[in-house]
Amino acid sequence: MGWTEVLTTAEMRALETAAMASGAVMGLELMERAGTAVAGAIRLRWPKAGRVTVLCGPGNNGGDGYVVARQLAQAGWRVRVLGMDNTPGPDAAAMKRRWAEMGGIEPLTAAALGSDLSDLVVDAIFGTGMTRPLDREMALVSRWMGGWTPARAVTPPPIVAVDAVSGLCLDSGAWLGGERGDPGGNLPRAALTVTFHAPKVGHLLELGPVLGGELVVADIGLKTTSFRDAEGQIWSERTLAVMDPPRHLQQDRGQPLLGKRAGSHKFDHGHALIVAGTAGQGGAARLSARAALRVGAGLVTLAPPADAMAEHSGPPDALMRRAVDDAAALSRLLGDDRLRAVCLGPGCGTERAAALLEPLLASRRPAVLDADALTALAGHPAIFEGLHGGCVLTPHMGEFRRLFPDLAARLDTPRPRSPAQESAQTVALQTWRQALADMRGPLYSRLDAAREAAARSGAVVLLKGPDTVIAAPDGQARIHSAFDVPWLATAGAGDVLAGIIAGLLARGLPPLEAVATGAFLHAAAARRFGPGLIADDLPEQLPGVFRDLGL
Ligand SMILES: NC(=O)C1=CN([C@@H]2O[C@H](COP(=O)(O)OP(=O)(O)OC[C@H]3O[C@@H](n4cnc5c(N)ncnc54)[C@H](O)[C@@H]3O)[C@@H](O)[C@H]2O)[C@@H](O)CC1
Ligand SMILES: Nc1ncnc2c1ncn2[C@@H]1O[C@H](COP(=O)(O)OP(=O)(O)O)[C@@H](O)[C@H]1O
Ligand SMILES: [K+]
Repeated sequence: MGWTEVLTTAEMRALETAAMASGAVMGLELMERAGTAVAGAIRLRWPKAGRVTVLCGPGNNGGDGYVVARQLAQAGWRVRVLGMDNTPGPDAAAMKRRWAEMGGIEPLTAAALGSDLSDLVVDAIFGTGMTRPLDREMALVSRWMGGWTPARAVTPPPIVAVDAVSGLCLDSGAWLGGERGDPGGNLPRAALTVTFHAPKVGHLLELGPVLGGELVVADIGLKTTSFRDAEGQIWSERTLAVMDPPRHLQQDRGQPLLGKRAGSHKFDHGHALIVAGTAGQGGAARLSARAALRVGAGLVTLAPPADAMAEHSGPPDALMRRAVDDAAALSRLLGDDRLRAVCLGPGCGTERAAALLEPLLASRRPAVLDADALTALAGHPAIFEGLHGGCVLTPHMGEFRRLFPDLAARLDTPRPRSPAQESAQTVALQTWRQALADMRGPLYSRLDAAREAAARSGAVVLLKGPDTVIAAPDGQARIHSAFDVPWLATAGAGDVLAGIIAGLLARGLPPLEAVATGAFLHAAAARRFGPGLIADDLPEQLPGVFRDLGL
């Protein structure tokens, strides 16, 4: 599978609209396929027909639910349906009628669920239309699914979410309502989420992976896979996610991208310079340097100040050392154009980083700016102005907040978009491009924040976390989910990531590619080592990761 396209809810709606406008498919048909896919996924995982309760909302997500109810009943399940009595759209109404010919529909309330004894609950209340916090009754239904009732704690049956657990914002992965990052307890956790055509941004960010359980992306026959403009070019603001080892790592036009060609010279694989700090700054820069070597840079030079050289003289012996005391020394060193990429920040010290940033940016060399270099950038707006497209900023949320306080503040704002913005959610086909650019909601996402940060700085931005988001100044973005490797949250893991990216830049990968590939390799190394991981282990896992990739 490799890189997979990830859509916002507005993009998904536009694709559906485009497919229907082209006459390729009718809405009712898409809904039938969506419901069939959910019922199929359920029957695959729970092959013995049991009792299922299907919760249907007021819109098309509810419409999918009625299809699931019909199909499971036909497969021998005992089906109970609870539905909201709002007027659904025509497709959902048709599906509701078809179900009503087979079985009853009780009102969807928490009280009705209190005594439910089914083996499985299907959450088809809200999907991509989820734009505001759940009202009181639906919040109670949601808490029941999360295992809470006013009377007592319950053990809810496994939950299968249609498109998403209702309450999750599919554009940000945040819970709608409550505090961002701390939405309160008793959130429902699905065993399985079945979404359609492509993962949505919210499946991969923040709470999305936590609440969604296993994610199945069902093909519902939408032919269009990406947006193309009038010239047939793929729209530049494209978001891709790593779902499996990216195939492009193994092959690029027949050449292994990360492999080494027979007969090549060490300089063919680039020379990376890793700036280190004064004595007592710890091994951060050495971790970066080791990672740059392991990822295959032909040569790696560690550059501490002269008086810290002794501290930095330990292994690996493959590492070269050059003293760099000040800006002038760095400028001289960068006069050698075989030095293809620089890593500045890990274990560097903020003052030293500030002093060295100017000659580094002036050299226009591809550069990873991490840790102390990010703090230095935040304190020196004039230096920030010198950032360019070869720069990679790798902030964690704290560093991001220092660099882009206004964007971080928007992430903290719990309020969803206004009703006026919500009504703009229906995208006229001919204006989709503008509409999609305007519609980022209902909540501001880490993807939005990284994109704005990249556009503002002119650099590639990697916003760290279990849901790492990467954005380039032209709007292209990548999401790399590492929720499965919490062992990566360990001191120095970020220094290794910076070194991996610097090594890949030295090897000649374009910045966005180097960063996305680096994030993948970093997590793959952690995955391969498993529990007990410390940062020093990460570079040592890279050879095994490469072997696994068939290099
Ligand atoms: N877009 C597509 O291509 C397809 C969509 N399908 C289904 O359609 C769903 C989207 O359907 P809809 O757009 O009708 O939206 P939903 O069914 O997710 O939501 C229904 C309506 O509820 C309202 N609403 C939002 N938040 C609310 C809240 N907190 N309390 C009360 N009402 C609220 C909104 O106005 C929304 O229109 C998808 O999630 C998916 O399940 C599928 O049938 C297959 C194809
Ligand atoms: N819970 C987590 N699960 C998976 N990866 C994580 C998690 N928390 C952090 N990471 C990753 O670990 C690395 C930590 O980097 P950073 O915060 O800079 O730490 P340090 O400065 O100690 O090196 C980043 O690559 C980040 O994406
Ligand atoms: K749902």
